[in-house]
Amino acid sequence: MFQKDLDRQEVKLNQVCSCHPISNVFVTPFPDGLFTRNVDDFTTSDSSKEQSSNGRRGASTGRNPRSPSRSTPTREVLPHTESSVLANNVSHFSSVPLNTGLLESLSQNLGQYATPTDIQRLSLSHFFKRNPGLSDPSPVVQSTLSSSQTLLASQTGSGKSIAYMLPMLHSIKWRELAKQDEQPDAPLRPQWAPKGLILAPTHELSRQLSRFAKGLCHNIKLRVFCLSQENRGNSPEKKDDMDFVHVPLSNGTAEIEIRREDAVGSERTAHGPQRPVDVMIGTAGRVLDLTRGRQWRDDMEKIMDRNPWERDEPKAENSVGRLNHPDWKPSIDLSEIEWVVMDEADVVYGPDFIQTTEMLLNDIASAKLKRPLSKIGATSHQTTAYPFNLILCTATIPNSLDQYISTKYPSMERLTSVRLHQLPRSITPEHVPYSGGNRAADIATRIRSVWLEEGMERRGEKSKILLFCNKSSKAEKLAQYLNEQDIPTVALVRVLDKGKRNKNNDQSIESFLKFDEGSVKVRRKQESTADGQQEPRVLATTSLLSRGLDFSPSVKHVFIIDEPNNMVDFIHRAGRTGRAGQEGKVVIFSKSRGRGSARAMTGVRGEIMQKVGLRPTRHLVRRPADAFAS
Ligand SMILES: Nc1ncnc2c1ncn2[C@@H]1O[C@H](COP(=O)(O)OP(=O)(O)OP(=O)(O)O)[C@@H](O)[C@H]1O
Repeated sequence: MFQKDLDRQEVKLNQVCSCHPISNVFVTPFPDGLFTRNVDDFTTSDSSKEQSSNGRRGASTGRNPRSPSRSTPTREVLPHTESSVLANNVSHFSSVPLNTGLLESLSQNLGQYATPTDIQRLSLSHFFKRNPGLSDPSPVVQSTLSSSQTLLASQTGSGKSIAYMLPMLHSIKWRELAKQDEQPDAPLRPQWAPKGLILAPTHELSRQLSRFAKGLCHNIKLRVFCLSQENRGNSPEKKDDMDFVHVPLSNGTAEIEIRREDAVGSERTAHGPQRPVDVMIGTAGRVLDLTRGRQWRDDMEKIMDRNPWERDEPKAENSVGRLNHPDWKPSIDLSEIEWVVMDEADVVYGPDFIQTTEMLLNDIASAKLKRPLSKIGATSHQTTAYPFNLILCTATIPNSLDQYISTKYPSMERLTSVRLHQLPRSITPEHVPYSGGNRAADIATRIRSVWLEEGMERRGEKSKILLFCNKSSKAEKLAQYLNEQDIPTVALVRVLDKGKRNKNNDQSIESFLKFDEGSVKVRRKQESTADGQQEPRVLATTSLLSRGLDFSPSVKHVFIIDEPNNMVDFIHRAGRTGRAGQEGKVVIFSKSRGRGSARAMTGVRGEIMQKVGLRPTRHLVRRPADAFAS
C-alpha cells in the first residue's frame, strides 16, 4: 500500500477516536467499519489486519451513497453533563463490604493509604448500595443485579478501570462462593466460558488492563485471560500461552488460536490444574473471531457483497446460521457472561466499531437466552435490555454517544464526575509557537529545554516525553530527526509497517507505560540486551496510543505537534500525562507568530487554547463560548 493511502487511513483513525454524529453511528443502514477496517489493523498481529492490509476487505465492500461522508473531520460537540451527586459515605474502599482479598490487592497496588477517587466512590456506592445482590446471596436480590446498565464517565487518569473492575470482580467472586456453598459438588464450568468480558479498542490497552486486573485478582484467585497476546512467534513464555497455538503469519508476527481440545464442545473441559477463565479481556473483533470462528468475517463479507444496500442485520445473520454454522469453530462459550465492560466507550460505539460491538453484545444475549438473535429483537434501532450487566466507560461523552445511549439504553444509569471534558487540574498547558524555521529543530530545542529546566540531565534522569502527530509518516520522520540530533526517540505507529512493529517496539512502549511488573521485566530485558544504545526517552506516535493507556509518571510532558481533529482527540492525547493527580504538562505547538498565525489560532487549536485557558496571542480570533465551556 502506498504511503499516501496509509496516511489517509490514519487520519481516519484519528477521526474514529473522535466519534461522529449520531446519524453515522446507528441510523446508517450500511455501516462499513467492520469490513473495511478495525482498530486491530493498526495494532498487533491479527488476521483481520492481514486481510485489511492487502486491501481485500476494503475493496469488497462499498459505501452507502446515502450515508453521510466520513472523510471530513467533525466538530464533535461535547455536551454539558450534570455531575452525579458524590456519595459521602464511601470515603474508603472499606466503606462498602468489598471482598477482603480485593481490599488487600488494592492496598498492594495503590499503597496502604489510597482512598477512592470520585468516580470510584460513585461506582462503589452505586453498585453496592443500590444493588444489594453484591452482598446478599438471596436469589431474588441476585436477579435484580443481573441486568444493570451503567455509564462511568470521568476525566482521563481518574481511575475508571478500578471503578468498574471492583464491582465486577467482587460480584463474580461473591457469586462463585455462594454457588459453592449451595452446590459443593457442582462440576467445573468449561475452561473458556468467562463470567466477565472487558472490551477495549486496541490490543495495547487490552494488555495493560489485563495486567492490572491480574494484579487485583491475585488474592481472590480469579483467572484473567488476555486475548491480545504480545507478538511472540512460536515461543510461548507464559503458562497461559500454553492454552494457545501460535499461528505464524507472513509478516513475522503470530496469531493465536485456542487449542482445539480445549475449545467449546470438546470433551476435555478442564485443562490440567488451571481453573476456568473468569475474566477475558480483548478487542471486540478478537472475541468475535474466537466465538464465531475465523471464517465468520468472510461469510459475512460474502453476504454484504451479494446484497450490500438492502442489508438487514438479522436477515444476514440468519442466512448464515449465526453461531452454529458448520464451518465456524467457536472457541469461547458466551453463555456464562455476567458482566460486559466497554472501555473507551465512545470509540467502541463509534462508527467504525459499532457493528462489531452490537454483534458481540447480541451474540452474548443470544448465547445466554439460548435463542437465535432474531427472537430477541436485537436490531440497531431498538432499545435493548441485555441479560447481563453492561458498563460503558469513557472520559468523553460526545453528542453521538450521548444520543446513542438515550435511544438504545434509556434506562442506563449515568455516573459522571465533576470537571468531565476538562483537562485534569494536574496538567499545565503551555503554548509554543514555531520559530518560522525548521519545525523539527524547534521541537528538539523544546525537548532539550524541558530536560534542562528539570535539571535532571546532570543526574541522568531525564523525564519521558510523548509527541503526538497526526500521521505515522510524520511521527517516523520526526523520530529519525531527533535520533540524529542525539535525542533517543522511538516511533510507535501503525502495525502496517511490517517488521517495524516487533518485539523491540513492544518493549519500547512498555518502558513508557506504568506498570510495575512490566517495567521490571522491561528493565531486566534492557539490561541483558544492552547493545550500547541509549534507552529512548521520547516516544513519537499518533492517536493510536492516545486512548486509555496509563503512561508512567515519568512521562511528564505531552507535546501536541499537529492540530488534533477536535477537543475529544486533544483531551485524550493530553490525558496521557498528569495521571492520578501527578503533575504533567501539555505543550501545544502552533504556527509562528506573524502572518498566518491568526488562522492558526482559529479552528480546533483556537478552541483548545481557549478551553485550557492559555492566554491568546494578539492574533487569536476569539470564538464565542461554546459547549466545551463548563
Ligand atoms: N484510588 C486511587 N488512588 C491512587 N491511584 C489510583 C487510584 N485509582 C487509580 N489509580 C491510578 O491512577 C492511574 C490511572 O487509572 P486509570 O488508567 O484507571 O484511569 P482512567 O480514568 O481509566 O484513564 P483514561 O481515561 O485515560 O483511560 C493508574 O495508574 C491507577 O493505578
